[in-house]
Amino acid sequence: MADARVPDDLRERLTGLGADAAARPLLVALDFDGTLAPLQDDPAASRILPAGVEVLESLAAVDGVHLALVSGRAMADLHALAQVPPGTYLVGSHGAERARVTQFGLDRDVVELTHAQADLLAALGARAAAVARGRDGVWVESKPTAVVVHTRLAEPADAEPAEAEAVALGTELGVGTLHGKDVVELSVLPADKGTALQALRHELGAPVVLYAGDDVTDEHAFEALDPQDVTVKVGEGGTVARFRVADPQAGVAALALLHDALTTS
Ligand SMILES: O=P(O)(O)OC[C@H]1O[C@H](O[C@H]2O[C@H](CO)[C@@H](O)[C@H](O)[C@H]2O)[C@H](O)[C@@H](O)[C@@H]1O
Repeated sequence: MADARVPDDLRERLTGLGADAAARPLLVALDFDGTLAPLQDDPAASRILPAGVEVLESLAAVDGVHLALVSGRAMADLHALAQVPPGTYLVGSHGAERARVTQFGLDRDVVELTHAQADLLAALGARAAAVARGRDGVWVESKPTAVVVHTRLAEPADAEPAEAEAVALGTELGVGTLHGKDVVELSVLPADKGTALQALRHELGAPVVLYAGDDVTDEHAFEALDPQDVTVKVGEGGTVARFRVADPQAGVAALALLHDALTTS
């Protein structure tokens, strides 16, 4: 029986993909937090849904399918949490970091900051810490190319001014600024998921990309993709994505349906 969590329009498109030999190689690219892993107060507590681990394993085994995670997470963090099979491409820090999972670990591109960028990152860290100071529930995450002001645990009276100050800090220092779900990311290596995803699809020669994501930062990917691509918004909120599912569980159900379509046609 059809899984009711997958809307009819998406089911139809995924079934069509299964029968479309011209859609190979197919790039299946997925956001991590809020898409494969339900959102958590503590980012270290995020875990990919068990059914997600299984379906990614199955999809990666299908001939003509490339699998990628495209995340704002720092690469080391993403790799530690991802539980994806060898061969999977990992795009971290919104595109500033790239790697491929191997049997033995990670084959990753080295990210080198110039002295000026390293100094700027240090300055950003200090200024972001000042934004968080004295505000309950506001804290700063450090990444190799960025700092992130987190506000998920804060009341609006602390979260709203902290986010506004973080955005203003990004403008003042002229760094890449992304405002996601309860986060403001300030990066010395400007990157976005759309640019990263299009670069990957061209490298792989993928005529069709399926991309699913939940956050406003995923809109860059949706916007950059082409009409034949399959864009799926996970959860509520405005989007330019063509399709929508209610939550990560429904997203994983859609991936299972895609697997069935690819292997039974
Ligand atoms: O592109 P994503 O894979 O969605 O990563 C984006 C950010 O994810 C993490 O923050 C988000 O998830 C946290 C855990 O569920 C949540 O607490 C936070 O509010 C979310 O914004 C991560 O901590 C960030 O570094 C990523 O950029």
